[in-house]
Amino acid sequence: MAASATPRTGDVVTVAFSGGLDSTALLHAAVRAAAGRQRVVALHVHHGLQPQADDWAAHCEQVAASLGAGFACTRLSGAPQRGDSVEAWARAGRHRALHDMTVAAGADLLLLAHHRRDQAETFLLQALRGAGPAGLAGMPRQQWRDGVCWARPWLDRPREAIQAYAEQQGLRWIEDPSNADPRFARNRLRQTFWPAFPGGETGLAQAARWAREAHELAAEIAQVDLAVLASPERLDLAALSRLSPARASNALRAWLSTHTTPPASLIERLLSEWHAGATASWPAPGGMCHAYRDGLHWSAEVVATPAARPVDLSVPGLHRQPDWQGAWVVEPGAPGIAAERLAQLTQQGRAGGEQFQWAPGSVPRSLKKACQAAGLPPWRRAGPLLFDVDGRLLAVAGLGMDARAFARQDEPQLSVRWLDDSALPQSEGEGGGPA
Ligand SMILES: Nc1ncnc2c1ncn2[C@@H]1O[C@H](COP(=O)(O)OP(=O)(O)OP(=O)(O)O)[C@@H](O)[C@H]1O
Repeated sequence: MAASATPRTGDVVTVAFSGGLDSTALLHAAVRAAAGRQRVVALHVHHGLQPQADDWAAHCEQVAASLGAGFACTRLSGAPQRGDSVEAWARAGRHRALHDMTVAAGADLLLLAHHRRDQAETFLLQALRGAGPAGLAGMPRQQWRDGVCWARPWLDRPREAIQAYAEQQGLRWIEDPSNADPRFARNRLRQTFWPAFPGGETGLAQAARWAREAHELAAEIAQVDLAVLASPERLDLAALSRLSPARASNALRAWLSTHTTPPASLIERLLSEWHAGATASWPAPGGMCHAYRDGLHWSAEVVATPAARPVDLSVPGLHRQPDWQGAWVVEPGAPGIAAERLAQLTQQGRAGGEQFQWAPGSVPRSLKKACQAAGLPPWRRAGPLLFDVDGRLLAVAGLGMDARAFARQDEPQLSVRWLDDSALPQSEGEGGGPA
């Protein structure tokens, strides 16, 4: 059997190598397929959880050398916190280590030895947790994460074929005793399900493929709907409520997923509790959802109002303010503020009693009234505010510049506006496939 995924770029391919049957066979097949044209590096993660782990790392290094592959190993530091799942801790650490070792090896392709039965088990475990199509879709065949392509070339291969290959090639592998430990759900499944349904793998893997297709289709429909109904800051709830229930929950889930991992109960509550004109809030992991003027908004959890601090906005560009989860955008243009006034600013939260003036010639009014008039929702009224060295208000996040701060027309000037993080370009995100 040959590895069916070939590297996209680069001269180095890495293989996630536990030393077990499957990854030993994959390492062997990858070295064969590379045929000296590419360097193959075996990557081992030492979880530090079992007494045999040192021996396994030594075994892996020796096997890699005997196959003509390079070898790298990372020992995970720390330990799971009390109450944390050992599996989840090991998995997260393994992912980080495999990513970092792949990058350090100069590769962008990482091969994992998951096969059809692993996929079938993932499907069943997800179903037992009540997962929707995204979870039931199981592991993707390949997925880019932070510049590394995680590929599973044997995801459609039956386990028996891999075992036959390993035996035929006379390979040696490790049997991990924890694979028999019934405290882990996957092991219990292996011990009870496969003896009862020995041919079940094919159907379950096929069901996972259907789920993937359904998931991808739902994501496409959500994109089409959100292009009409939403911006990163606001989802039109009135228009959402006119969609069919399934389509509305699909679009809502997709919009919320850009801010949080929405539990099914949140989607249900939002759709059933909201009615036209309602102002309401719903707690969610990491923040709050707010219905305001028939739009849904997200606010990330703010532990406390950030402390006042000096900022310099005299140079055009994007000035990120992580403590306020947003950024000032400074651009040449009128109306604006004289650049030298922007060099020594104090950024702080609303203290109460501030006055804001919309336009030259209009009357300054309380910040609260100005926010109401601008339709700035209550949870976005905390700030930040910018004051000059003389303590005069220059700009307010969400409202813009105070007209009293405008420079004369013939003066060089910079315009200042605020953007929340949700409206800023995102850096490349992590995908979700389990490994
Ligand atoms: N400690 C590890 N170091 C490096 N890669 C690992 C490690 N554990 C798992 N992997 C990768 O993830 C895949 C799936 O992990 P899983 O725990 O199902 O496999 P395993 O039983 O440890 O070993 P194998 O799949 O090689 O028989 C492995 O085939 C391997 O590619």
